[in-house]
Amino acid sequence: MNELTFIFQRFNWLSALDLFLVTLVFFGVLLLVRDTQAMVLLRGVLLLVVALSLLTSLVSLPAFSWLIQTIAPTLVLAIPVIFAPEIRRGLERLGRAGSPAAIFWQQSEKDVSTMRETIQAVVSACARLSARQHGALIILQRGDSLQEYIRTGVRLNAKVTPELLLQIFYPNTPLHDGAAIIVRDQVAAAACVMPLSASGILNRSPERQMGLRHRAALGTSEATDAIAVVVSEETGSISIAHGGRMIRRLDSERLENILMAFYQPPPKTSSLSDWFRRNRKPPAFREDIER
Ligand SMILES: Nc1ncnc2c1ncn2[C@@H]1O[C@H](COP(=O)(O)OP(=O)(O)OP(=O)(O)O)[C@@H](O)[C@H]1O
Repeated sequence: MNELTFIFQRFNWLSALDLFLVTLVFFGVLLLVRDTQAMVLLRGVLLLVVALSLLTSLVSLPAFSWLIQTIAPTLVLAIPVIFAPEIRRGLERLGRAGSPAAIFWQQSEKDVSTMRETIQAVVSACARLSARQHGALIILQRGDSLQEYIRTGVRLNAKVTPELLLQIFYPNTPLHDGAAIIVRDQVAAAACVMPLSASGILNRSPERQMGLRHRAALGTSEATDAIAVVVSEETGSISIAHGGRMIRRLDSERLENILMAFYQPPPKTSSLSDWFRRNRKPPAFREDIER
């Protein structure tokens, strides 16, 4: 009790700032690893640390305590190595967050109606690609700039139409391999190489039939805030990936509903709670996610 009173007596605005910064760091780390495999690892590490601390403080085990104290600094060094992919992705996202595309993204009603037209073209193309069993990977840029991936493909800068997408993904044509990247109402580039997912989600899928196209869709959704739409060449089924999650076997109506949900007009006010609401997955996305 005395210690508590002592602490509160010394508490000033600098202590509050100190606590706020520490909380901010923890909040940032948790936000980065949220919904990733690192979260499971982090939970395991925390459990281990708590168990070991209890064991060494409750029971007198000098040799074991010495061993833990010697190993602990090494473990701290191991963290950046273990979490390297998450840290890299987090820093990439942080870097992209400052880009003009992220700041001015989908600000007006006009943009929303442009996106609606684009979405209808994508949905119509996917329905036809699916019926023909032509494989396709379509990436829709949102806030994060996809320039680094656009550079890996063939520049098109052509208005999105179902016919153009059907032509791009026509088998054995020069542009069919890789992804088509859509920026607003334009196909910015085709035959783009996207990042592959490193997570084990696809290996754990019931069919285990998904290969590189789906892995690239998931990888893109992990590394950026873009939406990836995949049409399977083998089955013709349509899937969508966002935020490291994938929903599969979509029909045209559901695909359109989900895509539209991502392009609702932004709220007029901008508070912290609005930010959380905007970054939450839309309801349709929560029901049948593959994890
Ligand atoms: N890194 C990548 N970025 C973009 N597209 C890629 C990438 N890697 C592979 N692809 C595309 O995926 C195709 C191979 O797909 P694969 O058959 O391995 O995937 P899949 O997920 O099983 O899809 P499908 O069900 O259509 O067969 C390649 O021909 C290429 O077009």
